[in-house]
Amino acid sequence: MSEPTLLAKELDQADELAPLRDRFVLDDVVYLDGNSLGALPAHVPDRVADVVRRQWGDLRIRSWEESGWWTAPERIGDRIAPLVGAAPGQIVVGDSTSVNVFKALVAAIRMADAGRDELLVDATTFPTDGYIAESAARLTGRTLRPVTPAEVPGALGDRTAAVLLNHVDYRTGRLHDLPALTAAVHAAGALAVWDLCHSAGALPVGLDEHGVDLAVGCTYKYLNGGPGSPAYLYVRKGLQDRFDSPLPGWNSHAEPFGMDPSYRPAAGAVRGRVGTPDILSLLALEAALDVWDGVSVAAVRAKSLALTDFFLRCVAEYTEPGRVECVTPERHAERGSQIALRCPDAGEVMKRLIARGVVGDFRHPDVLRFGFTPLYTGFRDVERAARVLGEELA
Ligand SMILES: Cc1ncc(COP(=O)(O)O)c(C=O)c1O
Ligand SMILES: Nc1c(O)cccc1C(=O)C[C@H](N)C(=O)O
Repeated sequence: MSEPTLLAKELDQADELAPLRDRFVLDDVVYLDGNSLGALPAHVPDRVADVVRRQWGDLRIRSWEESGWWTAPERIGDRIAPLVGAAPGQIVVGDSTSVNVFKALVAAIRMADAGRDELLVDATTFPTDGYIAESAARLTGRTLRPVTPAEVPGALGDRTAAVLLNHVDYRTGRLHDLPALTAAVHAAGALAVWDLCHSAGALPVGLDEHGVDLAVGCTYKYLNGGPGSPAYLYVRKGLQDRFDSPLPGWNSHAEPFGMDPSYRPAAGAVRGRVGTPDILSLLALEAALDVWDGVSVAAVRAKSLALTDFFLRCVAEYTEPGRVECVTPERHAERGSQIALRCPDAGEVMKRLIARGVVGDFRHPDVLRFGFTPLYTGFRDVERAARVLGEELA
């Protein structure tokens, strides 16, 4: 056996999270696309079948109360809370990340001093955040200033109302310094809004500890909630009374069944709700979150770094020098749970990898992206992926 193969075996044997793989439905494919769509937890189909057959089929309308449907958005928010370092009562689940970016940004602008007329957005962001930020700025009469996260400290000033940043960059896998950037935003008197799509479930976030104002994230990546599973919105406790939603639907009314023609917001995280929740997806997510029982985010982070370190080592071993350029930072403090490799023929290379059972993804124009979900990815998977990659690049 080659040295990386032996090492992979040893690392798998020493991996305390390895048994968690059995909590998922997986096959012989090396699945390195959990940063786009997480794998299916094995118990979810039966739980969803129960929601459909019994809760919907038998109980019908009674389920809003008896099956806890009505309170699911905040109940499931409280399940996500410990994974992102938030105390209960600050997260509500529902709608898409895009919609929650809109709620968070407009609410942040409304909470900022009226004279602050600029909204900063990560210039390298996943496009939907940029589009929504542009619209939020236009609707509120603010100017949108796209800047890279590194440029944020220099761009902040007394004109800044709010800043929208990504914790981990979707393309490069770079982890941004959430504590330092949040502190800089606060020092300038502005509000910090973070998109956690690529960090929640992969590494510690520390929302409360670092005083983040608002945050959003999806649940279909490292939280394995399923395709299109609802996103979440975090509103820091101290801001909740001032959170003025731009989408004040009846579900966030203080008395939703009072059918009052005028809007009066509910207290707490519920204020982030809009309309009727997407119960089937929401309850599939709730079931999926069971895989986290007894799992520490710190252990997940340690394994994530070990996986990405090992992948880089194997790529160096199996790939001709200079054939790919790693665009993910070497430093652990700057690395999320993915490795992005640049090469001119990335699109074609990824198609060949997928055909050979190594599933990552291609991001325009020249990035091979590999996401490592510590709950179900092993070191032998990593070695195999790097070996097949080396063969396809040769
Ligand atoms: C950083 C980031 N924000 C937002 C989204 C998408 O949001 P939505 O679920 O609304 O499509 C993604 C991925 O799809 C993402 O990577
Ligand atoms: N949300 C997705 C979808 O509906 C289809 C395909 C991919 C996605 C993704 O999540 C992409 C992902 N946010 C990314 O980082 O590229």
